[in-house]
Amino acid sequence: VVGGEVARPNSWRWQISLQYLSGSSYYHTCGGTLIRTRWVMTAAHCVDTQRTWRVVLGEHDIYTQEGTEQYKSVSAVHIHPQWNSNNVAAGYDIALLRLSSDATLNSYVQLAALPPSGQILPNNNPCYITGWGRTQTGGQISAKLKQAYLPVVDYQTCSSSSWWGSTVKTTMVCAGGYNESGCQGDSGGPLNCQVNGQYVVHGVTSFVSSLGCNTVRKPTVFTRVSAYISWISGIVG
Ligand SMILES: CC(C)[C@H](NC(=O)C(F)(F)F)C(=O)N[C@@H](C)C(=O)Nc1ccc(C(F)(F)F)cc1
Repeated sequence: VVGGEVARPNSWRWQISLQYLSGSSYYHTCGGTLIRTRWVMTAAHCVDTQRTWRVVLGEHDIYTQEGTEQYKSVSAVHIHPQWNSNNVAAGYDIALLRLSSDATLNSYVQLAALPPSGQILPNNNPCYITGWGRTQTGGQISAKLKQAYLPVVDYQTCSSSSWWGSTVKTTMVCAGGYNESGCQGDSGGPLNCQVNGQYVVHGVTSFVSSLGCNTVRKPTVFTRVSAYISWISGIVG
């Protein structure tokens, strides 16, 4: 996350850290969202390589044990059938991870609310991106979970020629501040949007400009969760 601030610990209780095993250590690679006690939603681009994954729930500082963490291995990876790793612009950048055991819900770990199928948020709807991704273009990932205010940029604006043009599809959500954005390592994490006073996860962090994370008129682009509710329900029940 470029800009924004360190989140109050465990204030985004459905945020998870997706980590892969390398040698004898696990490394943060993506974010994700706990949507059932046994299921995590993330980006397809995070899991389209064969690795040993683990999901960390109740995480704040990825480099220290704070006693609030739950560590879960992944028993199955369901990548959207139409995902094409050579074409992030086509969309379908969404995947579901089945955990090897149920998460324990508590004051540090909770389920996210998902939107109703087809719901489109208005321009400037208040949202926050959260994640441990790079804090500057080309910089380091963040030790502590960060958040940044990222209001919705509607499709009409986001798909206009000086913005993302035809790269952005109606199955995506754009959200951007002036100097705030997602960045590498935030992939797969939630776009948390306020709807009737409640936070609802409307996006899965998908891509930013290859010119830089917080490039002007290239807001962060998310998979629009409300476009995939029937696919999600078909898998998680
Ligand atoms: C695509 C992800 C692996 C990567 N995602 C992120 O960094 C994320 F955190 F925003 F999710 C990304 O955007 N990386 C930049 C460097 C990138 O490659 N952007 C990119 C954007 C659009 C397109 C296009 F236009 F082809 F679709 C291609 C690449």
